[in-house]
Amino acid sequence: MIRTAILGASGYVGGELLRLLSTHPVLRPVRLFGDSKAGQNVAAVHPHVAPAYREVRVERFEPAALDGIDLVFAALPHGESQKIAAAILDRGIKLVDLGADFRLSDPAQYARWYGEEHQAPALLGRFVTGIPELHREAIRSAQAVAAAGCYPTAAILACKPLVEAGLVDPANLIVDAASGVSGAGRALREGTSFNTVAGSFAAYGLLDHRHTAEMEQALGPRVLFTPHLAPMARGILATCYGAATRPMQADEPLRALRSAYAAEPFVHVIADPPATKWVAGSNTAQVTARFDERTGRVLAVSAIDNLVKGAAGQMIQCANLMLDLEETAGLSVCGVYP
Ligand SMILES: NC(=O)C1=CN([C@@H]2O[C@H](COP(=O)(O)OP(=O)(O)OC[C@H]3O[C@@H](n4cnc5c(N)ncnc54)[C@H](OP(=O)(O)O)[C@@H]3O)[C@@H](O)[C@H]2O)C=CC1
Ligand SMILES: CC(=O)N[C@@H](CCC(=O)OP(=O)(O)O)C(=O)O
Repeated sequence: MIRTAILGASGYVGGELLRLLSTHPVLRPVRLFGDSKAGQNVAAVHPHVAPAYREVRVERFEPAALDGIDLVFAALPHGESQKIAAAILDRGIKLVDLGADFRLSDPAQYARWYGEEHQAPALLGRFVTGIPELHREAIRSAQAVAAAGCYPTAAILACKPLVEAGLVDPANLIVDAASGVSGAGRALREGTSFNTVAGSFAAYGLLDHRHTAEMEQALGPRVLFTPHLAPMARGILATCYGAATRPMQADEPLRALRSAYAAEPFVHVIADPPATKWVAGSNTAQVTARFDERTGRVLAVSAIDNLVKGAAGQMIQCANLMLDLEETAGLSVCGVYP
């Protein structure tokens, strides 16, 4: 048994970690930390999780509570993990962080997109980007991993092989992506309330969404990213457009994706356009791509579950690698359908 702790256990990602870890062969979440829900039992906070965890109490975090813990999953609001990462790492504990704190390697970029100075810039170099399909070997030997954001995971998985194969111009990418409402977290807000979202579909964050920086760090110097809020609980659909570098056969981008992901358990390259429902609850990304001769553009589309491949599943996939476990342990590739 490998003892883990969850920071942010009372949030949506924390609940998804508990759901997925309930079928993991060796990872056991033994300490669960929250903030306003500290003192409550998991049964009150996450009524959907397995009986084994229902009577566990959510605690307020203090570093001493990490004694005997092998790995910490942190799913905290942005800015929180940079306050406590040193206390975790100095104890020799492995850390998979899902907040944005350690995703951007350049602290100036963090300040630019998050509007405040980074509080632990010296630690940035210790974090490896947590997209296993792109950074597998570095993750295996890392003590600290910064799991990618949900929108960036969807866009990067669709576009990275096309950029690397030289099929699209990395200086001119457009990403339109729609997210389910759980992507906004559990806090109650007017903008994500039922009456705002049901029967509606809206763009937001025009020209300045912070995930642009993560996409540019991975893909190239210019990404125009527009997020949308879709009236569904979970899922992200990213539709990406790049200027083709040359004429090509219509299926050449699809073949590039197939070649890049042939051995990947969680990235499924398909000919048809993917749907969020096909990946719901699974750690799968479904991706497709085409060249459009008429406009000279390459089109790539990906679907993930924001709470799984975009969050808790990706965190567990990274932890499996860091702990030399089977990479797929505790993770499903089948969506919940219909
Ligand atoms: N939801 C998603 O699809 C994705 C989320 N992420 C990122 O993961 C992180 C967690 O997201 P999500 O679970 O949706 O968020 P939630 O808002 O649902 O949960 C936040 C969690 O953090 C805890 N918390 C809040 N403030 C503090 C604080 N000051 N100190 C310690 N703990 C605190 C909350 O505790 P309590 O409830 O007890 O107050 C809760 O457990 C965020 O950084 C988010 O951006 C990344 C990818 C996808
Ligand atoms: C629908 C919705 O509001 N989504 C969130 C992004 C999801 C998220 O959690 O952001 P990180 O991956 O950076 O942690 C947003 O646009 O702010």
